[in-house]
Amino acid sequence: SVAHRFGPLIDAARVAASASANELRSKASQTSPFSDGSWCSKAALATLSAELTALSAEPAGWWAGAPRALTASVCEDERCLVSLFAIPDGGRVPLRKFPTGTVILHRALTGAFELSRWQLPSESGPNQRPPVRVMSRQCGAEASEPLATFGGLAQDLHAARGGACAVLEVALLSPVVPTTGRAAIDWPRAVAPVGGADGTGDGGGGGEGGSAAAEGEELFEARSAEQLLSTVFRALDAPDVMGARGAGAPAAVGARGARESPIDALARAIGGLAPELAAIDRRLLAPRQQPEELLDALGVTVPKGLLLHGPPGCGKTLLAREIAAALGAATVQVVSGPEMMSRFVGESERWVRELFEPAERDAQAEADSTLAATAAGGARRAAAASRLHVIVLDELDAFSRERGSLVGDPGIRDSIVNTLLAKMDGVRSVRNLLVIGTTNRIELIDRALLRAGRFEVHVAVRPPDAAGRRDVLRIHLRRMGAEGLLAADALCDDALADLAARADGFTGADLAGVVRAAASRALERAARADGARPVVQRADLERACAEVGAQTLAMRERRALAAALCPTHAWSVERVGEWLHAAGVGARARGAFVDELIDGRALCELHRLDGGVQERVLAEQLRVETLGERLRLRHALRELMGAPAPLDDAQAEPGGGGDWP
Ligand SMILES: Nc1ncnc2c1ncn2[C@@H]1O[C@H](COP(=O)(O)OP(=O)(O)OP(=O)(O)O)[C@@H](O)[C@H]1O
Repeated sequence: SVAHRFGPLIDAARVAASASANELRSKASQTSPFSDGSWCSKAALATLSAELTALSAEPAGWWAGAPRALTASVCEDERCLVSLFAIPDGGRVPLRKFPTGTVILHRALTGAFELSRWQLPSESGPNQRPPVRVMSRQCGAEASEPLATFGGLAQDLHAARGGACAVLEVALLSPVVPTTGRAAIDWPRAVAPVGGADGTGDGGGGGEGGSAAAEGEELFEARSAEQLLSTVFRALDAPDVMGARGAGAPAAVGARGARESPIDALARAIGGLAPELAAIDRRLLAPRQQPEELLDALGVTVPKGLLLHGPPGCGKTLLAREIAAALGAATVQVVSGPEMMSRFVGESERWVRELFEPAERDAQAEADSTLAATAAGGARRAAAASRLHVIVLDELDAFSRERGSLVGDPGIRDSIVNTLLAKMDGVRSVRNLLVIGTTNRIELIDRALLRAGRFEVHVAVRPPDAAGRRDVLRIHLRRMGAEGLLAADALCDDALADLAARADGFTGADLAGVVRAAASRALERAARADGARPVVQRADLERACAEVGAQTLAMRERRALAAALCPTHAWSVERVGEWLHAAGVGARARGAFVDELIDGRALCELHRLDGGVQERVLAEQLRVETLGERLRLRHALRELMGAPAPLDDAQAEPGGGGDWP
């Protein structure tokens, strides 16, 4: 019987189904497992193709006896369903229509098939009008690129005539929330998903919708399968999609399952900050996964500002970026404070305004579509839900100091802070914006920015303890371990615990430095051994730890000395370097000055001088010549010394110095 003949194929398909949902998900984040375009594991696919080859050697006649296409489910996940379809020669899979937002991927394992897309089909079968689009694929080189379509329009599959059956692998990716969540997918700009831009899920409506759909698909098809799949999976994993899903998505797209939560994603990238991550999860991540209605019912909104503060090198910037990634942000803009301050007057404020534009645009689109939906009388939620936009303001203290705190400041900072305040209060949709500020000096930040409603959540990011240091090391060694470039004795728990104990007082950045230094030793050895693989040994890590330790200790001691000599100016030496960089001072001069600074000499000397002379001495030391450089230096100096240099040029040179350009 047909079923009997089809049995081995189904069995092979079941083997393929052993690819767990987890495995599928991890596949989506890599590129190689999809390079052959298949969802089945390599071994299962080999069995499957052996079965198919045997079947296709059979006379094709028996297929004709099949009442309809035969199907076997290969893999079923909450968010995807992968099936095999065996279509008899010239046969067809009945017309099917999937909800708008579903992504359907087809790949020919044998034979050739044709896919027709129909508009407004009658319930019983294709309408009399010609299909909107006909696409075909056949097994072979071209088949490595699956044919992708969106749900919305009805579609049917035919096996091409010619005596061979077509066996297809069809992956159905669940609709990513039919209404609100669609916007969360990072579709390529020009692509209008099939079903029209209004996201109503009505299959595209009139003829116009059809042509837009066809055009969209053309572009969609041009993308690689890997790109497509990882995009879809990223979108599916985005917590705001999960949140929207909770708010009325189809049950087929369950919120539970083995997907990695944002907090797990953070813990995988950042070590030693478990309590801090838990706080961030409770305040910022978890609420974003809740349905909006629930938050409305509680009368709460998700905070839109997070301030990460603590000493340098403890992972604030890293954490900010990882939070944005874990939340599946549509845009992430990272801006450094000194960079912003180095702009011309007026430009910084414009820059701040521009940072908020994407979020504002989306919030406006959401408001418009909600209005349209309400006007249409439907209870339907907004079609164009705002995607999340993240702004990271690194070294926030550079421009958001207490307003009026700097005597003689020309008001640039004040107006940046004002613009920032206005913008943080102004964006309508609180769900679509997260501003993360990082600073080493929380005490300098304008209090208005720190209050609830703005940078509402404050998290101190401290150097890791011994267990944390072990976690950070494990994170930085993970890649080389996976590549087989780390000796087994170096990755065991004992070795890591020992290393973590040796690295007392190290920050995350120091520990990353230890791994880099150890790798450099392995590379050096490999180069000497002419082409050997650079395997990092436990001894490399230990020596690197001592090397970095000596450096950081020396640095810390010198910094402590500088701080002791000038207790009122115990700012970070690294920061001085960055300020001078922002002031346009060249690397060599900067390096020399920072060296002196660490010894405390430069700072003490400068500190003794009054404002204008300070500026002149510094300018001479740093070979600042042009007026522009000098003005930037003046700004940097005000930052360095805490007290401003006088503004006016005549005052600036008490010695009557008219020798400035
Ligand atoms: N907790 C951590 N876990 C893993 N890696 C870390 C951690 N902390 C720091 N690192 C490593 O150190 C690098 C530098 O850290 P990062 O720039 O985030 O520190 P920071 O606190 O923002 O410093 P700064 O205040 O000087 O800007 C990171 O890119 C990462 O490689």
